[in-house]
Amino acid sequence: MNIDMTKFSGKCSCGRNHKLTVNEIILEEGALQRIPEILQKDPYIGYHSFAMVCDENTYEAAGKEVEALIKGIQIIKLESENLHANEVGVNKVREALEQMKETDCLVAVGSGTIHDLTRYHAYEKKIPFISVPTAASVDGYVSTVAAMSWYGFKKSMIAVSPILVIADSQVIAQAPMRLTASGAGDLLGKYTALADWKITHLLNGEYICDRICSMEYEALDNLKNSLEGLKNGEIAAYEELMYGLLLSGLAMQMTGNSRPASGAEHHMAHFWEMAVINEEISAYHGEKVGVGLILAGGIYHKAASYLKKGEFCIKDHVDVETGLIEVTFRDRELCESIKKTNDPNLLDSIHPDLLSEKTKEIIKIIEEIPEAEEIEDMLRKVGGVKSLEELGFDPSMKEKTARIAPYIRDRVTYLRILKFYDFYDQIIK
Ligand SMILES: NC(=O)C1=CN([C@@H]2O[C@H](COP(=O)(O)OP(=O)(O)OC[C@H]3O[C@@H](n4cnc5c(N)ncnc54)[C@H](OP(=O)(O)O)[C@@H]3O)[C@@H](O)[C@H]2O)C=CC1
Ligand SMILES: O=C(CO)COP(=O)(O)O
Repeated sequence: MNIDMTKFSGKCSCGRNHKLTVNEIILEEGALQRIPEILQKDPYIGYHSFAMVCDENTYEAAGKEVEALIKGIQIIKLESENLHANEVGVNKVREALEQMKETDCLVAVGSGTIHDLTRYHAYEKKIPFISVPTAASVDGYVSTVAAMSWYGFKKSMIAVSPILVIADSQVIAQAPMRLTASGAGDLLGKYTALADWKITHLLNGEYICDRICSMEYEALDNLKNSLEGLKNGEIAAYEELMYGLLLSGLAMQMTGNSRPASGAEHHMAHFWEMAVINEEISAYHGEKVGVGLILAGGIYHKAASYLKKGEFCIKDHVDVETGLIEVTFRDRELCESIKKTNDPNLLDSIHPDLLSEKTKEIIKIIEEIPEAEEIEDMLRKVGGVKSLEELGFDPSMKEKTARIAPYIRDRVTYLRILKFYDFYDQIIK
């Protein structure tokens, strides 16, 4: 399927003129074979010196074929072991680029890490890149930001989207099931991300776009209907999941940031990824997001039950947990970065009276998030990860995560707002 990009750009009822930086997305069986024909078209015909960034596994999955299809392409094949989107990975690609002939277009062949490393260098070198995803594992393929672990701090860095995506559903359907389940977790995470966006909009008027929200809810419905097909290896189901993940990336382009794709569940996932947590875990991004969704969604539903009974008081003011940040992030520089992210206190934009006034609307938004058992059932269908224990953490990590994760980004989420209520300490345990 050729995704019709005109559906996502242009004037919108939200008041913005949405602009996309990706020209074209091809998602179909055998898409790789179309590479030579596509590269003969404008604007791709203008590029003459391609360099592929891949690793050992993704070279086998698709890189080999891409190498045969793009004459003269130079190859940067990274070692798979311990490869991360961090300062070490960035330097490895930089060193390889310095040793090769000047390139005017990069080609990312791989999953999330390879794409973030490639987009980082495309941005730095001011050259475009083409995306060849090898697994439906993340929604970051057409993202404009690189999600990097930079000296231990998980942060979003400005980068670029690919100009073209060539997603071969045959390659994607053959990726390990664990990667597919991880992609399902990343997409399901949009339930809490959207709830956070809608609640914040309600309380402080932050920009929101109904069209983007509807696009994401549609992708979630389609994913629910595709879970059985994913389990059975049906190509159509893989195309549906990949389409949803790409759509989420387009939503980020339309908004200009990751607001529609990343809320409390992602903040939890990022928190667990930070080096300072001390407990080494080796889960994929979407696995962590799926567990983040189960925890954050569960906490939101507990809050809704207090709200429904009217059993709550709202505080006049809420401070950032600076003491807790200091205890958790003992590395001074990291601690300072996180404190800087929270200055000024974003909760100053939330007026306690309005929080009380909007109770009914908040309950309605929370009810759009499936209950934890339903999410677990969905993840179970694709063999996904569902709990802190499966990630390799002790259950006590839940409370620590709920208290600190909301502060690792400068974004208001309902998990952060919850501190206004007197029932906060009971529901995060
Ligand atoms: N920029 C953005 O907006 C976003 C970025 N991200 C980032 O993406 C990263 C996670 O990416 P994710 O895709 O989960 O995982 P990774 O890219 O880190 O790793 C995936 C693993 O699967 C292997 N692999 C990929 N495709 C195939 C295939 N077809 N067959 C066999 N093996 C395969 C890779 O091989 P190998 O070991 O050789 O690499 C790698 O081991 C994180 O850093 C996350 O922060 C996530 C979401 C959004
Ligand atoms: O992972 C992402 C979307 O899936 C990007 O999120 P952040 O902007 O929180 O890094």
